[in-house]
Amino acid sequence: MATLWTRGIQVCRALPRLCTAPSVQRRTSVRLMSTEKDNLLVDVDSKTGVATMQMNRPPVNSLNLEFLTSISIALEKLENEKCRGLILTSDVPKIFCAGLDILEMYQPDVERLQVFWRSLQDVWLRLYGSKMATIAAINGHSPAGGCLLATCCDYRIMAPNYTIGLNETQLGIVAPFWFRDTMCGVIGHRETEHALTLGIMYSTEEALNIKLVDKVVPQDKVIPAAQEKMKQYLKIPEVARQLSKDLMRRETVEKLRLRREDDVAAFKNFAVRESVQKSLGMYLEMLKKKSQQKK
Ligand SMILES: CCCCCCCCC/C=C/C(=O)SCCNC(=O)CCNC(=O)[C@H](O)C(C)(C)COP(=O)(O)OP(=O)(O)OC[C@H]1O[C@@H](n2cnc3c(N)ncnc32)[C@H](O)[C@@H]1OP(=O)(O)O
Repeated sequence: MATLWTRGIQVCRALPRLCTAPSVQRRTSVRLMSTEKDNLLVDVDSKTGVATMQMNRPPVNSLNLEFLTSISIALEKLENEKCRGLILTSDVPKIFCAGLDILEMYQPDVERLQVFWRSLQDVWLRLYGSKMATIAAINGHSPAGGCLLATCCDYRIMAPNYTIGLNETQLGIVAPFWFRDTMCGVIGHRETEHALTLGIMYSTEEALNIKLVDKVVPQDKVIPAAQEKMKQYLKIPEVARQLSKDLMRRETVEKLRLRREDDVAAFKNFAVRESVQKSLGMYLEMLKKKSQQKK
């Protein structure tokens, strides 16, 4: 695994804007850096080839352009090095991922907005289409884009007393077709229609009932349970497992691959609408008030 990280650093050097600080190396792990701070910690178990990716962008792991790019680069490296499994989790207490950084969509720079959307597409294509066995260890709230990351994985384990769902309509925005397809693949057409139109955030227990998550375990058992489940995936002959996953997902992946630029244009045109900007502004205001009341 050592070469993985040497190459990783080279990738970072090729992108100085994204990776300005030197990476910290340990025998079996690496910390990837972004412009802001250490926001992604990837540990690879050199015996099993299983990577654990911890998101660490406080306060809520919201996905801005730089963070998405870090995730995308990390996924590419893990794939290139033929890692066999990935456990995706959070290092931020009580939050798995708050979804897209709303500030990227509110009063946006239109050029950056499009790059931002492409970077989200990249993450989705890499994670949903990954050859690795992927398990989401959902140790906190997981709205919208956070739910998308979790549903891209092959299996989901969640701690109690959190929420998960595609709540986009509550912000006055709409989940694009590939969010829908991902959700449909997990909970089916009817439940997805219900979830999307109402923007439902499910409690952990409700999510288990509709099979949005596969298993619920206490907070401190989420990662051990993911490691245990991973063993089951790794026992299956690699090519058979990968081809079966590909059989289930290829058409969905291809749909976005073929329509990427149309999807970017649709997103941009939607996001800059006055009514959408107004809704996002009001939602941000509501979040700010809620956060101030806590302080
Ligand atoms: C045709 C095609 C069309 C395409 C059309 C477009 C499709 C777009 C698809 C969109 C996908 C998305 O993911 S949209 C994103 C949806 N995400 C959400 O709705 C999550 C909103 N956040 C929350 O519910 C909560 O913050 C939650 C995650 C549960 C954590 O609650 P807490 O009480 O622990 O923390 P809070 O006090 O609320 O938040 C802490 C701070 O983080 C900020 N914050 C929270 N979530 C944030 C976020 N997503 N982006 C930015 N900032 C966020 C708050 O404002 C606070 O900032 P300060 O006041 O400065 O402290």
